[in-house]
Amino acid sequence: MSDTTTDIRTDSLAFEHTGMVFPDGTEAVRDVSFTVKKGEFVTIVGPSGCGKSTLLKIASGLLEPTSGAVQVDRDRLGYVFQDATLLPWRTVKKNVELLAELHDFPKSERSKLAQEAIDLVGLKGFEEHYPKSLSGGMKMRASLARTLTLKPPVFLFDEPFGAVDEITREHLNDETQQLFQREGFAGLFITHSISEAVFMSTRVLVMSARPGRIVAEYQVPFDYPRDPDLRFDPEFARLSGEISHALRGSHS
Ligand SMILES: Nc1ncnc2c1ncn2[C@@H]1O[C@H](COP(=O)(O)OP(=O)(O)OP(=O)(O)O)[C@@H](O)[C@H]1O
Repeated sequence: MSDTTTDIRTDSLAFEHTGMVFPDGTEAVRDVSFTVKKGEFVTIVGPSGCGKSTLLKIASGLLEPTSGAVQVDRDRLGYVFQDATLLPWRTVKKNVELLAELHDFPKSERSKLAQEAIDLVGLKGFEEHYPKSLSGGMKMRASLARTLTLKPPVFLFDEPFGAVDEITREHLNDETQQLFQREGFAGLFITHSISEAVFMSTRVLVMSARPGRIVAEYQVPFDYPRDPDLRFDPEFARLSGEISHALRGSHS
């Protein structure tokens, strides 16, 4: 383990003056500090290439920060990507069991956890289907279910719903905020969609263009569970407008 990254027993995630300069000299993120506690769902929005994925990769241990530190328990860290990354030769049930299998959970427990997660994401009845027969939204649900089997205290989402149509995306947003409410994890979500950010989050962070820094922070005041019609609420529109304005300013 490096001296810049601490792997501790905690149900929160903390970036402490985290910076990343790649070996080719590209400075991706600079002096980023924020904490996501259990029961918080924090979303980062920012211009393309500002270092959002880099932050998640640092949190997960895929990348080592070149300055500052990250505090997180990596044993049961949840991580879903834009690509559902399902194995085409395994059924939905077997795909969902995969992480529990890699973590050496006993077979009967794996099966039980997978079935619970499949039910939670609304894929009941599709257990024996193969990925090729699933829609994009269903693949993402399977990917979410696979991560849910670990009951992760900290859950990272790297733009998971970017590749599905608008209506499916709204359904997945709705389901994700329900999962968040039920499971109570510390969530860190990345998106380019302000509406998605405001709908699901307790807090929205705006990053600047590269090198990415946190330039604005917004508390989202709405109670959970959030009704899909919240998107038409004047306060929702006002907050989205404010974030959009900050985001436009962050490009310079
Ligand atoms: N291994 C690497 N070596 C050099 N530069 C890199 C490497 N990985 C990423 N970068 C650069 O670091 C910057 C941040 O990349 P990152 O993928 O974190 O941005 P992002 O905000 O997630 O982008 P997007 O919104 O387009 O997905 C980009 O300029 C990218 O080209």
